[in-house]
Amino acid sequence: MTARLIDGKQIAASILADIKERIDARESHGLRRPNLAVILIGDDPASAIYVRNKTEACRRVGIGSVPHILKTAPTEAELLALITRLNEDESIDGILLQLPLPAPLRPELFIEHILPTKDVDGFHPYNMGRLAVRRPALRPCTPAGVMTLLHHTGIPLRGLHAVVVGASNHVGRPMGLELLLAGCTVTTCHRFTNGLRGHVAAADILIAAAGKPHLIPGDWIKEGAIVIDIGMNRLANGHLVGDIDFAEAEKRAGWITPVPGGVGPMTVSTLLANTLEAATLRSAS
Ligand SMILES: NC(=O)C1=CN([C@@H]2O[C@H](COP(=O)(O)OP(=O)(O)OC[C@H]3O[C@@H](n4cnc5c(N)ncnc54)[C@H](OP(=O)(O)O)[C@@H]3O)[C@@H](O)[C@H]2O)C=CC1
Ligand SMILES: Nc1nc(=O)c2c([nH]1)NC[C@@H]1CN(c3ccc(C(=O)N[C@@H](CCC(=O)O)C(=O)O)cc3)C=[N+]21
Ligand SMILES: [Mg+2]
Repeated sequence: MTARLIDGKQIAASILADIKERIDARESHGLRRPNLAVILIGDDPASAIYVRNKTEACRRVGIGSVPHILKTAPTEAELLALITRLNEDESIDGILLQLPLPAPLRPELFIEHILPTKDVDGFHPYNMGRLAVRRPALRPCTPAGVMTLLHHTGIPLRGLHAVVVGASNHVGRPMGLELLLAGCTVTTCHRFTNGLRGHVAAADILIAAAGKPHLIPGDWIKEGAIVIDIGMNRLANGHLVGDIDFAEAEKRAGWITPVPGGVGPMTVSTLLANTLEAATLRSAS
């Protein structure tokens, strides 16, 4: 069997086209375009890719992108003050604080300072809690984007065994919640999991989000499984690869996402959808 490719780039493009139409329709009703503030501190390579791609996507759909690029790390008080200012700024609909932050800044402190209604990352405990009780508000972008990819296969998800490798606050854990809400039986693996191979082999849906290149050899994968690779790893030769050995996995999987061109573009399109959603809720209130 050769897997069918799940084309995240194309699915994301159609979502962006839809967002653009809705923003144009708002404008014809006299509503201003949505504005997204992005705070970038330091030089994390994955953040740099994300900032570049979302700035371009914002331009395409007509969302205003308001960068705050800090060359030197702010103090805790300075960063809190910047977020307060953006919280109070009526022209700002969404605030995204790029992670990771340079040490010693603690991300939780700042994430919890962002107004939940402007938290387009969906990382504030309010938004994470809403997801956990099945009343989602602003949802974490990467897991929500993965759900869109899964729905695009047309395969009913209820009852499938989903295995998530990685349990971080912002990716793996909310990914497990999304799958649970969709009716999957969910296993979440992490650093202390024994027998990773056995869990992977049992997965109807495999989601990799560990950030470890080549963590999952293709021959572990169950025949016909849906395989989603969230991992984004830059190799010494400059190539971008996921956590799964794609060439081998493709021979066994039923469906598979490429890296790049799979989950990454979905994170961007979901972020913009969240920003429009935040703007819509603001103009309604
Ligand atoms: N495509 C996209 O849109 C996005 C891609 N990413 C990428 O996804 C990956 C994960 O990101 P993020 O969640 O922030 O990373 P973190 O480093 O915060 O979390 C990684 C998780 O994987 C677990 N893990 C690490 N090594 C292993 C292992 N050998 N076996 C099993 N589990 C392991 C960790 O376990 P423990 O909890 O025990 O530490 C942790 O739960 C990265 O490559 C990142 O660049 C991230 C966001 C968006
Ligand atoms: N607060 C916060 N929220 C995040 O969601 C967040 C973050 N911080 N820090 C960094 C990680 C990483 N991340 C990416 C999203 C999209 C691509 C992306 O667009 N990838 C494309 C393009 C690759 C390329 O251009 O080379 C692809 O996979 O096809 C990459 C990386 C979001 N993250
Ligand atoms: Mg992380």
